[in-house]
Amino acid sequence: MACCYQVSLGGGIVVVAASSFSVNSKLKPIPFLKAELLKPMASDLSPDRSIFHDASSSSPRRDLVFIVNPRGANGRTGKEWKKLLPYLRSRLGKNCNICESMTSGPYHAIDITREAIREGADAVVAVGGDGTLHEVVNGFFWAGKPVTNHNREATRSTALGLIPLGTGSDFARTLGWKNDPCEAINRIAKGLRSPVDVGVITGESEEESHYFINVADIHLSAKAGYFASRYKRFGNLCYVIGALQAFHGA
Ligand SMILES: Nc1ncnc2c1ncn2[C@@H]1O[C@H](COP(=O)(O)OP(=O)(O)OP(=O)(O)O)[C@@H](O)[C@H]1O
Repeated sequence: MACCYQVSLGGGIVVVAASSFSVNSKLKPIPFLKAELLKPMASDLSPDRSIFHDASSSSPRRDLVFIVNPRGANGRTGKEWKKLLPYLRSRLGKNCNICESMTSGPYHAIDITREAIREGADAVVAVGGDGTLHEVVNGFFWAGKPVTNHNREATRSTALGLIPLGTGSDFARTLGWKNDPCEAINRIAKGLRSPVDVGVITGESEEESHYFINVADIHLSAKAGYFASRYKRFGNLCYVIGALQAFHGA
């Protein structure tokens, strides 16, 4: 009998149809669904490599693409972003071309990210919560492979950045970052790169792959995230309400 399972991918929700399904703590292969860890999103992401060149050198300016979800955190992301822009320009504008791109709805961040990488952006920075970060991470891949720059002579890959301005911003917390956008800009200004693992849940075809950088949940926890998305207006409390609703309906 075919059943539907809810799988939460670092903030987003997808529904996966499966004929049978079992779960174990090691996420071992299960029919239609498996998770595995990839190595860094790009092979040259080594620690302590600057994404910017020295301002005093004659190197070209770097291109940074900021993907902003204006509706994140119940609209707070868009408002905060506007206030943040002068600081961002003052910290980064000397060395970088700053490109701002607002998302128009769910999944738009995936397309913008792919385009930015193909055009050779030095970094794509997610501005919003875990859902926006999740979409940007998925934009780094297409049909099961990393998206690459059109310019085959390019020596550096695109880096991923984050300005956490969402409701939960769980990934930033996991890394021990404060939910402070100015601090995030200062981190970006330093321009250091670190490798990061990315997990993938594969479907029957490469197109069905879903990538996650933070956490992948199934069943109760995934349902809690799903219900929480209905109560974002209550801030972090939405996760408590979502968990109670999931538990009640489990
Ligand atoms: N313009 C838009 N209008 C409505 N929804 C959007 C728009 N742009 C993006 N989204 C969707 O909003 C979802 C939630 O956004 P985001 O994660 O940035 O904020 P959040 O849910 O408040 O934060 P968190 O996930 O950290 O709790 C994203 O998964 C995305 O699909």
